[in-house]
Amino acid sequence: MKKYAIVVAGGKGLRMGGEIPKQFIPVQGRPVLMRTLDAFHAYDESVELIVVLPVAQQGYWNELCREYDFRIPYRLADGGETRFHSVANGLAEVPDGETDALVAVHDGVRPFVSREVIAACYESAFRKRAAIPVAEVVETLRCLKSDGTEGGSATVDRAQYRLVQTPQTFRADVLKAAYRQEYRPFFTDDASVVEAMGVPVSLVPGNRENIKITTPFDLKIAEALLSD
Ligand SMILES: Nc1ccn([C@@H]2O[C@H](COP(=O)(O)OP(=O)(O)OP(=O)(O)O)[C@@H](O)[C@H]2O)c(=O)n1
Ligand SMILES: C[C@](O)(CO)[C@H](O)COP(=O)(O)O
Repeated sequence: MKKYAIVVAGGKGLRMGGEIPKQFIPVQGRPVLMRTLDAFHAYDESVELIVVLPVAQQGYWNELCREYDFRIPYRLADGGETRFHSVANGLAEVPDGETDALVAVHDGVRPFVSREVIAACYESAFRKRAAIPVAEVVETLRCLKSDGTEGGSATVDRAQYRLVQTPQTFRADVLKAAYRQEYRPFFTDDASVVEAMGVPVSLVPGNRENIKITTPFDLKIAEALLSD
C-alpha cells in the first residue's frame, strides 16, 4: 500500500517572529524542516514526501538543500492563505484513484515526531480510515466562563481533553473528499475537515517531544531535546 506524507511549511510564523522563517531555523546545526523530513525518511524510505512552502521561500529552500547536501526526494507544492489551503495544494500532488493509499499530513515544524507514532498513525488510518496522535493534558485545566460563574473561570476535568499533534493520517480518498469542502474558519487541523464530512477520527498516543515549534521558547526546548 502506497504511503504519502504532506509536510506543510507554508505559514507565516508570526508567533515566532524573526528574520528567518521558523521552518528554516537551524536547530543544533540543521534546519527544522530538514529534521522533519529526516524523521519520515528514517521511518520508511518509500514514503512519498510532498513539501508545501510559500512560493517566495522556495528559492531559499533550494539554496539550503544545496548547502546541506539534502538528498531525500520530495515534490514541492505552493503554500496557501491558511493551513487548509496549503494542505489542499499538497493533496493535489497525490494522484486520484489510488483508493488504498494513505496520506499523512504533518507540520513541517514538528521535527521530533517518533518513528513509533508515525507507524501507529498509518496503521490506525489503514484500519479505521482516519487517525490522529494526541497527548494527555499534564496540568490542571481551567475554562473561562462568560456565564456569570463566580470568579469567571472553573476547573474542568482534564481527562476529558487531549492535545492534538500531527501526523494526521487518512485514507487518500477520504482526505481528498474532505478537502473538496468549502473552507471554514474552524478548520485548524485535518481532523476537523474530515469530521465535518461525518467521518469519525480515531486517536493514537502521540509522543511528548512532538512539539510544534511555534514561539522562541519552543526553539529553546528543541535545542535542549537535541543536546545530551
Ligand atoms: N497558510 C499556512 C499556515 C500554516 N501552515 C503550516 O501549518 C503548520 C502549523 O502552523 P503554525 O505552526 O501554527 O504556523 P504558522 O501559521 O506559520 O504560525 P503563526 O500562526 O504564528 O503565524 C506549520 O508547519 C505551518 O507552516 C501552512 O502550511 N500554511
Ligand atoms: C494541526 C495542528 O498542529 C494541531 O495541533 C494545529 O492545529 C495547527 O496549529 P495552530 O496553532 O492551530 O495554527
